Amino acid sequence: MQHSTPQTASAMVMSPELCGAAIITAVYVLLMCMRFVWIDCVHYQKVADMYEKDDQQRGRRPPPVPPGSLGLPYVGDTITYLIAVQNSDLRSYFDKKVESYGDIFKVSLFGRTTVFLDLIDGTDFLFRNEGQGELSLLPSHWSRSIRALMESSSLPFTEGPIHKVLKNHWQRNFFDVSAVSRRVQTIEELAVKHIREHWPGQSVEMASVLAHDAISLYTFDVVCELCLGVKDPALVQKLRLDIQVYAEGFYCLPLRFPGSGFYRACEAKKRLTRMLELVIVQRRHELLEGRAPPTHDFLCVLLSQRDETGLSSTDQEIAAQMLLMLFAGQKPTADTLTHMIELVAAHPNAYAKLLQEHAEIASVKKEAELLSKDDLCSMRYSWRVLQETLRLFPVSANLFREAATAFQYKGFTINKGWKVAASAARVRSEPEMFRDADSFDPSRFEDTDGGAPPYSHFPFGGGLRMCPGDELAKQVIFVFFHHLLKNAQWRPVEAEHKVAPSYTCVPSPSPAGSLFI
Ligand code: HEM
Repeated sequence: MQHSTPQTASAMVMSPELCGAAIITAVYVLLMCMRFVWIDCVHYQKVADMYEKDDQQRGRRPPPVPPGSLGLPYVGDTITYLIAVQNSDLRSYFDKKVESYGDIFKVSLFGRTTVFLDLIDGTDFLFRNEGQGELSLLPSHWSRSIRALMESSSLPFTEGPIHKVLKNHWQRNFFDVSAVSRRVQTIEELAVKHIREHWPGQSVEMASVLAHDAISLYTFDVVCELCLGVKDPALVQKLRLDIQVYAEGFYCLPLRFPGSGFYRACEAKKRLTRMLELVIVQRRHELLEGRAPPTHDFLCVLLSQRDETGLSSTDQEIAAQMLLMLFAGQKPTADTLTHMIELVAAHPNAYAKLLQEHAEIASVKKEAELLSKDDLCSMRYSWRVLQETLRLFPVSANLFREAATAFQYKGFTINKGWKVAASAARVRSEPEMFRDADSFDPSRFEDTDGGAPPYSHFPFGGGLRMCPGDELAKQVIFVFFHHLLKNAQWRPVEAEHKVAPSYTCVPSPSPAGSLFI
C-alpha cells in the first residue's frame, strides 16, 4: 500500500492567486476560440456568398429560396393563420409577413411549405402556369381528409388533358352563358316558390327569417334540379342532410372510428353514393329510351360524354362528379347571397339603387312573365353589388397550387412539392388597388363593369382551374334578388345584426350563425 507524502498533498491544493490566474487563462482561451469560430463563420459565409454569387452568375447554383420562417415542424404557422382566418383578420397576418420578409415569403401551413407570391404579378403567374410546359403548377389539395373523401376521378383532382376535356364538355353543354340562360326558367320558378314559402311578404309585419338557412334550401333545390334532375322533396332532403355531414368531414382529422366527424362523413358518402347511383341508373335508361335529351340536366351531360375510344364514364366516376356538384354548386352561392342581403340591408343607398334597377325591369313585364337573358344582362348595378360582396367576402381567401418541378420566380427558387399561393384576402384590402378598401362601395366597379385592376379581383379563381359555375351562380343570385326585392323589404333584426359576418370554417368561410332578418 502506498501513502501520499506530505509534499504530494500540498502540491494538490492551489493558492487563490494561482486559481484566479487559471480562471482568467481559461476565459481568455475560450474567448479566443469563440473569436476564431466567429471570424471563421463570417468569413465562411462571405466566401460562400461569393461562390454562390459566382455560381449564380455562371448559372450553376439556383438562387435562394424566398425568405420566411417555417416555425415548428408540422405546426409551423398553421395556428396563427387559422386564428387570423377565424377573426377575419388575414390582413394583419399578411401585413406582418410582408413587413418582415417582403412581398414574396414562405411559411409552413398544414405541414407544407407554402410560398405566398407578390400581388398582381404573382396571381398572373399562378393562373398562367398551370400545366404549362416544364414549369408546371398542379392543383393543390390540402388535407388528407379531403383526399380521402373525394374520388381521384372528381374534377379538382384530374390534371392535364383529362381535366381539359372534361371541363370543355361541361362548359359547352351546361355552364356557358347560353346553356345557363336556357335554365333560367327553372331557376326562377324555384326562386318564386321559395320566397313564397319561406320568406314572409310585405303583408306580414315584423316577421323574421333565418336568411342563411332559407337561402341554403333554395340553392340546394336549384342544384338538385339542374344538376341531378331530382325534384322529389324527400330525396332532396336526404341528400341535403347527408351532404352537410359529408362536407363537415373535410375539416375533421382523418380518424376513422365510430362517432368521429370523419367517420360520419365517410358513412354519409356511402349513403350519398348509393342514392346517386340509383338516380344515374334511372337516367341512363331514360336517355337510352329517348325520354330525356342529352343536355336535360348536368347528369345527362355527363352520361352523354364519350372519350376518344367511344367509352362513357362509369357510374362510380359520374357519382363522384355529382357529389362534387352537390357541395361546390350550393354552399358558395348560398354564402355569397347571404352576405349580399346583409350588406344591402346595412347600406340604404345601395338598397335604393337595387330597388330602382329591379323595379325598372319589372315595370315592362306582363303579369307572371319570366325574366329573359336580356333582363339578366341589364342588372348592371346588381353585378357591381355582387362583385363588391365577393371582394369583401371572397369564397376562397387564398388560392393554392403545387410546384410540379423546382422553378425560379423573381430571383427565388421554389422547390418541387411546395405550395404556391395567390391571396385574395391580401389584395382586397390593398389601398393601392381599392380606395377606402374596408368600405362597401359597389361604385368602385363602375368604370368598365370590371373596374378593378387586372388580377386584383378574382372571386371565381382563374386559369385552367377557374370556377365553371360562375355564370350559373350569378343567375341564381340575381333571379332570387329580383323576386326578393319585388316581394319583401328586409332589415337585420337588431340584436342579431353583425355588419361584418364572422367566419366559421376554413378554407371556405360561411356566415356565422344564420343571418336573422
Ligand atoms: C358565388 C358562387 C361561387 C364562387 C364564389 C365560386 C368560387 C370558386 C373558386 C374560387 C374556385 C377555385 C378556382 C381556382 O382554384 O382558381 C372554384 C372552383 C370550382 N367551382 Fe365554384 N364558385 C361558386 C359557385 C359554383 C357553382 C354554382 C358551381 C357548380 C354548380 C361551382 C363549381 C366549381 C367547381 C367544379 C370547381 C373546381 C374547378 C376545377 O377544379 O377545375 N362553383 N369555385
